[in-house]
Amino acid sequence: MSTFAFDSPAAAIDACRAALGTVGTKEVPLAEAVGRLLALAPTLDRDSPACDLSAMDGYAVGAPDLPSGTGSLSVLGAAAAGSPPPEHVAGSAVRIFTGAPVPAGCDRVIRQEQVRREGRGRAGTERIVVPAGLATAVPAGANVRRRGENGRAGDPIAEPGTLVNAAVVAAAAACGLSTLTVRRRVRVAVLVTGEEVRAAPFPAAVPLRNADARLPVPMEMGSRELAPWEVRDANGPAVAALLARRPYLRVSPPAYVGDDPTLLAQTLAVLLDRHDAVVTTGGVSVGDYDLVPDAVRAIGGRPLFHGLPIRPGKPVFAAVVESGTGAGRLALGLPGNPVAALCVARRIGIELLRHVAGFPGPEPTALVEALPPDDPADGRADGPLPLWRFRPVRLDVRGDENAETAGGLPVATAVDGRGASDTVALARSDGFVEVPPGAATAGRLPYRAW
Ligand SMILES: Nc1nc2c(c(=O)[nH]1)N[C@H]1C(S)=C(S)[C@@H](COP(=O)(O)OP(=O)(O)OC[C@H]3O[C@@H](n4cnc5c(N)ncnc54)[C@H](O)[C@@H]3O)O[C@H]1N2
Ligand code: MOO
Repeated sequence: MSTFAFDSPAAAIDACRAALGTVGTKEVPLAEAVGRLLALAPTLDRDSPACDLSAMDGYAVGAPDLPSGTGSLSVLGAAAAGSPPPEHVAGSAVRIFTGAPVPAGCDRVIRQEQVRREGRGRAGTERIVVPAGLATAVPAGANVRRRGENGRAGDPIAEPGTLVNAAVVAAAAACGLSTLTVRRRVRVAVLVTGEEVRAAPFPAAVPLRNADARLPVPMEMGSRELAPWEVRDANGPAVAALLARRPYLRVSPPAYVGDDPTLLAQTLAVLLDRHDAVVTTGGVSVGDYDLVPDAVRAIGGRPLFHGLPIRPGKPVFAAVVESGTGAGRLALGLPGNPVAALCVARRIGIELLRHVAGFPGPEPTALVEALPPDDPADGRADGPLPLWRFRPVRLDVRGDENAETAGGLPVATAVDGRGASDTVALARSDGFVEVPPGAATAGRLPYRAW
């Protein structure tokens, strides 16, 4: 792995996009559509608003009702939100409230603060005194939400490809829609490899193992005492947690397999049969038990890359496995070291799965001002490298005055740790910055949260 198929994570991601399929569409309830991509444009079922409505509490009048100088008007009738408009008597004003329909013959609403009110509460005797110049101050259309001013019946409220958020839900609900047609979620399996890895108590993992008789029973799980040379699974829960934050992914509970090549290939085949992507952890380096790339090849996978100039995560492996429908499914092999697994899942896994979900581009990143560690235990780790480096950082968003630099960027302080297997240091980080080859690990850098 001294030479790499791609010279940056971004180039590798771009090349993989072309090889991978994207998911189809599904009609789902509004709440389930949030965070996913709209596939069909929802349209207005009627004009918005559906009739002229008052935007203020006050008095509805027509131009001929207004006196030319100071004068008074009797108030006859009231328009309330949710009721049909009352009749307007020429030469008078109609009491009106925000959201109420504007009566025929009225074309503007005087805010109640603009007039003096007399005889309130005595039916038929209420009057308003209007100051001179009010006709100019309250022109035709003032404080009226015109029928159809937001859009006409049949107009789209959002284009296909829009990310559904609370704002789109507001518009859809206002159109009487209880469902939206969105891209269906990408089904992702997480497969943890390694004979030494024991599943931490993760109750959801057990039903998966039992649910499908075709899945080999890979290894003992449970909470028996660990031998010192055994490790608890950090990667399965961590990768699942990272992916599960994306509403466009449906992540199955982690599955487990040891270091048997046949069992590994069988498990991969079963998982890829039922998922759009499988993300494995461990077994991608050059050791005798690093079996993932060969197992993926054995089930017909076509490698996209094996190894990238990144640290941590250099041994990462990606392949496309053609499905019966011709859509290329993703097999992404994350390295076993937990910091590497999480960094690569975040930097490369999310982007590839986003593509499969139908997103046209990468997840937006924020720039931060990165600082060296507060108390570097191992300064050597931070010298320039001929690789892209993912440097875990703690983000200073805790509200103290120094949290922003003169440049206005949030400050991120590098977390010192012992490298790719140090989950203790990892727990002190909020995300990582991406440092280009040869660059210093401090300064203005793109940041990605876990
Ligand atoms: N001769 C070479 N050796 C290694 C190289 C190399 O280029 N040449 N690369 C190193 C790098 S960088 C990494 S990263 C690791 C990745 O190797 P694998 O993906 O094959 O991972 P494993 O060997 O299976 O495990 C590595 C390490 O991580 C622990 N591990 C594995 N899975 C888990 C888990 N689910 N939870 C917690 N910890 C886990 C495992 O016990 C090992 O200690 O390879 C280097 N070697
Ligand atoms: O990618 Mo490895 O995690 O650099 O040790």
